[in-house]
Amino acid sequence: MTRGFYIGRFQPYHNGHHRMVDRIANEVDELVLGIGSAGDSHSRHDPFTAGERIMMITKSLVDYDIVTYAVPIEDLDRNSVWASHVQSMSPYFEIAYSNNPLVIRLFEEAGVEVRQSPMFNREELEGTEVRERMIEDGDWESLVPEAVVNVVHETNGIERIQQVSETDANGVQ
Ligand SMILES: Nc1ncnc2c1ncn2[C@@H]1O[C@H](COP(=O)(O)OP(=O)(O)OP(=O)(O)O)[C@@H](O)[C@H]1O
Ligand SMILES: NC(=O)c1ccc[n+]([C@@H]2O[C@H](COP(=O)(O)O)[C@@H](O)[C@H]2O)c1
Repeated sequence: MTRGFYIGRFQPYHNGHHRMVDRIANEVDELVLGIGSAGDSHSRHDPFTAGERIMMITKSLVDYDIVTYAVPIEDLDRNSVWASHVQSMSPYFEIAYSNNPLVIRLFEEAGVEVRQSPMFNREELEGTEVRERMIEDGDWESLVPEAVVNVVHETNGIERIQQVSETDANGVQ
């Protein structure tokens, strides 16, 4: 039995993440999705709460054969102990999956095996691009699983990201 761990901010969970999960699912029996920066929400960079991101991931992965868990992970001021913070919050895992250089470094220093994946269609499949399209009323729906479209609508996510991205009367965001 092998359990993997894949961390991201998932703001929102998009088709690039989904393709990465697809790939990981061939290599492990169970997968923990770490919801990074779990305490952040209601901003242009991090619009969705940890709970909303749990809904996006759980509903997108409902038909998967492998067992998945979504675990919120809050940020720490101290990178040197972050890997053990993650391990203290997650079911035990043997392999960490990430393409983020800092995450890779911190897990490797903690003695955890790390695997990377290719970036899929990165011109479009990037959280920043999805959020910009949400703000500008563009086509963001084609970049995320259908379950994510439903969660964003259910939680009035478009109205929220557009409102928190406005500048105030003094031009401050
Ligand atoms: N299109 C993609 N293909 C493969 N991996 C991806 C893709 N997009 C993101 N990832 C990886 O998924 C993990 C989590 O990414 P993250 O949640 O930061 O998404 P992002 O698209 O990079 O978002 P943002 O633009 O908000 O920083 C990282 O390891 C990242 O490299
Ligand atoms: N010291 C810390 O709290 C620390 C260190 C490395 C990564 N992280 C988090 O892990 C996640 C990594 O995900 P991304 O690859 O999506 O950036 C982010 O939420 C990031 O804040 C936190």
